[in-house]
Amino acid sequence: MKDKMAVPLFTLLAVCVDVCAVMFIGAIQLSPSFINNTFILLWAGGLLRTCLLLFISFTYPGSPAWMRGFEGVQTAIIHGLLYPVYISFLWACEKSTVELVWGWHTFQGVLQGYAVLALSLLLWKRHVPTLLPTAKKEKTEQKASLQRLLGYMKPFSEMAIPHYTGKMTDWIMNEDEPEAFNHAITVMTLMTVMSAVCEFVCDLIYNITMSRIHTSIQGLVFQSVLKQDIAFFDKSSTGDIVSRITTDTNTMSESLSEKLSLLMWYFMRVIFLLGSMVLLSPTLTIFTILGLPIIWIIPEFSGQFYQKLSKQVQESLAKANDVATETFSSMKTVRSFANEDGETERYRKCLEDTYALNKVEAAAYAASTWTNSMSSLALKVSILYYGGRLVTGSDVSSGDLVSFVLYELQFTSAVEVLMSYWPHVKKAVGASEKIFEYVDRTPDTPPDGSLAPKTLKGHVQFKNITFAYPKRPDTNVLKNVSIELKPGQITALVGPSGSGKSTIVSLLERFYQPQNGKILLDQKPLVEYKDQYLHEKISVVSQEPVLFARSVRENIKYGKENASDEEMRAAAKQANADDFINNAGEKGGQVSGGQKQRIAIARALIQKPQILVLDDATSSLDTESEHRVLHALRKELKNCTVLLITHRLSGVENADHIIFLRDGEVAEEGKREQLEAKNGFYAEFVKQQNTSIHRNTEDVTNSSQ
Ligand SMILES: Nc1ncnc2c1ncn2[C@@H]1O[C@H](COP(=O)(O)OP(=O)(O)OP(=O)(O)O)[C@@H](O)[C@H]1O
Repeated sequence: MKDKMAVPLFTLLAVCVDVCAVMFIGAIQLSPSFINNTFILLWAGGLLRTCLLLFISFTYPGSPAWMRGFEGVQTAIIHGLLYPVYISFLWACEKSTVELVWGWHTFQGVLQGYAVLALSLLLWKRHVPTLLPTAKKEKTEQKASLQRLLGYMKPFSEMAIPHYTGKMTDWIMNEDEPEAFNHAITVMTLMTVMSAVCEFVCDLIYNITMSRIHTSIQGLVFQSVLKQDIAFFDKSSTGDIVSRITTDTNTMSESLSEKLSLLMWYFMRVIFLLGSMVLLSPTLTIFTILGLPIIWIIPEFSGQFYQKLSKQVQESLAKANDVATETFSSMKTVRSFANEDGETERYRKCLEDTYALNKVEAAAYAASTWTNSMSSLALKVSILYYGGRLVTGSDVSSGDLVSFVLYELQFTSAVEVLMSYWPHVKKAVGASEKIFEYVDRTPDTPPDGSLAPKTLKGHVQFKNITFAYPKRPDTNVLKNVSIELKPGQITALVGPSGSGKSTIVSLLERFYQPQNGKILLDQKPLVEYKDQYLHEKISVVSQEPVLFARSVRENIKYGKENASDEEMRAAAKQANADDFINNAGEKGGQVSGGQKQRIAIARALIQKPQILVLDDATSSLDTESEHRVLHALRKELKNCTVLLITHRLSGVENADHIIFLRDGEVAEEGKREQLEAKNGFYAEFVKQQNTSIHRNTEDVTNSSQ
């Protein structure tokens, strides 16, 4: 009920405040006040109404959401400035405005204003969206062009000022046309007010549009990156990806939207200024254009030198940053080697290099600014000299010369700005190419499958799998591997480091596609399963699990936020992690290696997977804890398929079936007793393990004696 009343209450409040503002302005207009210029009051009133509506929209809690967004700002502007713009337009066309000027603050005038506002909003809502081809993206583009269109108004209004300044000069020289002076000064004032209002509106719309474009591009790139295959992440460095999402999108949206819009704005300005200059004096215009290369060529050379230097400064700064980042990220190593002074010295040297370059850069900057101003000064002096001669010869009036010089000042600075923005637009195009490379990249994975059966046994078969990583396509990591993981069994995968154990897990998770062979899950090809379904059914715990800097409980519930506390506790118990989950102070990033592994196992178990992969996930646990975890798993996950990758004998002892992998090939497989009796690779592995245990025990005994 309260919600239902919010909008009518807001409307009532807005109308009351607006009517009060209109009455207030009306009272000032009728009284002999210090402001007796009706036009100024008209615009001040309009601005007051806009500001008040915006104020209520943003501060009143019950205001509709759209009033606090772009549409609301638009509505407030139309509402407040409709009359001032309309009356000023009539006045500029030399139509009668007396009735409107004195009638806008009557009740009839206010009602008329509301009716026009309602009508324009209705038309806008009904017709504008249908003119836009698709939803959001095009909508922002429309706003961007609206902003640009409004932006184009500014040159016209500001450009009138030199013209009227010239008129005033002529009046001052002649002093026989008092009316011309009054007219010129009124027009100048109005133009300035209109220009300021346009600038305000442009800036407001521009900033809103900019942040929208920026956010949507960033979101789009992020989404496109997340869709990529794992091979893509192997090839691209994290720093590179992050820099595309942040720096490149920043450069693109800032440069392309801001600089391109300004470029167009200044281009229009240059065209109109040039037109005005030709109208005043074609001879002086040709003279100015001939002098333009002076202000182009000299700054171009000095600018190139300066740019080269600033690039060197950037590189040197990046080097210093690298030293700092490397030092802080390896703080423990630095401290244990007591090399703080060495690192400080290394950083200081980098900073000294930067400082030396900074000094040269500062000198180059000063020189480049100086040459720029000198060249434009030379052009101005020559124009004045030549113009003075034209005035003496009565070819141009002195007022026209003043107007011309004022136009020329704006013209040259607009040309300079135009030239300086061009490289930014080129840079933006470069940055956007890189971004769109990501957006357009189609992930190198087969299309998502459709299988999602209600029950899954979890029977996995690798049939003659041959696989090489995309990064090293010539090296086969797995060679004709055939293995089977049965439901309800713990299968141990053992073998020397680099033999391809984790690669088997990556293939099971469908991160990569094998070049040869088939992977079947419950007799169906793995690729035919739905991606989300597959990742719900298969849980993998790796040797160095990544935990988030949140509480232990939140880490366990990660990926299954709606799990109850009971489920969370049960999973923690199975993973032997129940003794420290209640310690709320512990954050995921601050627990010991063994605790981390137990939390990760609990996080996998809470998903109730059908296939559980422990990739050396118990390596940091002591033998007793490892045994307890595996025992609990065997008890709880009776029908689950468990793949246990381990380097330790204690882990293998819990397995029903053992596969020994060597150089990407299955060297031996079978039950523990069978493999021991075979006296092959596995027996050798057991022997090595026993020797190392024996050696460790001897070391401990010797050191205690
Ligand atoms: N992303 C990758 N790109 C290219 N080569 C890789 C990639 N990951 C692993 N390799 C290579 O594949 C081979 C097998 O690696 P894998 O990680 O599967 O071995 P592993 O038996 O699990 O080793 P460990 O017991 O040390 O974990 C190694 O030679 C490794 O260098």
